[in-house]
Amino acid sequence: MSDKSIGIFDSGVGGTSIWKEIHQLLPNEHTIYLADSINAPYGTKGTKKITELSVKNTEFLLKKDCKLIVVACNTATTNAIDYLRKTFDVPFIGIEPAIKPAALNTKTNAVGILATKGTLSSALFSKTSGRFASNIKLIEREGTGIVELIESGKLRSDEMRTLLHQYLEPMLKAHIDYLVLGCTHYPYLIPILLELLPNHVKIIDSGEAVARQTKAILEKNNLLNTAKVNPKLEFYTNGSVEVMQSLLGNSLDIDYLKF
Ligand SMILES: N[C@H](CCC(=O)O)C(=O)O
Repeated sequence: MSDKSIGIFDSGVGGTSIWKEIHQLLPNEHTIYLADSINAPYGTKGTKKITELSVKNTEFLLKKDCKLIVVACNTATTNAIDYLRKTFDVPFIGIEPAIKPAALNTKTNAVGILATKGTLSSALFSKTSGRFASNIKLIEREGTGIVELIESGKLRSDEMRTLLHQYLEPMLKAHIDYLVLGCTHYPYLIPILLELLPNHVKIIDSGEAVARQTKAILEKNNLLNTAKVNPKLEFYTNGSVEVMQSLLGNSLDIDYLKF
């Protein structure tokens, strides 16, 4: 049993989509979320820079005595998680695009994946796609510009619809029946994607799986918080508090903090 916090970080506000899944599954846990929005997007940076920023984020959360770190960012996971695991003595949970379930279930043998350049060009991504998707057509598109629009509060904008339309077009031409969201900012696009995609295309993201894995690793290490307390929910950002608030809503008792 441990009443220390779960630490969660992302390049910005996107990882709050993962935080929601974790909080829903583990409502007793104290959490500290770190949005490094000033350095977003990570997806256009190289592995060295992404690793450097991930180390800085981890150090921030460890100074706050977190018991486990969730890397709520596909780009940071695919580029830096091996280094983090080797460097810090704390359990890490990462997130990767959910290619496996899409590849196993596709009927058209064509799966679309929308992710950042940093994720799609990573060694971990090519290993995973080689392993699970070698027999299917994988239509990869970099979601250039999407993270920037979300970070600047333009989630529901004409610019966003234009970008998404452009990225989905080649996927629809290839008759995909699954779209894998390979960036934690993208679950916030689901209402718009549902309007743009035909009904038979299913959208998959990895949020729930990450929450389940977080629970399993806490259990395994005897770190679950079994006390029935009101959890402390702290959200640190070096970007806009308003944008973060707009994604999380007002119903939760959240402390928003600048760093
Ligand atoms: N939310 C991130 C990072 C996007 C970015 O900063 O480019 C991800 O899952 O990849």
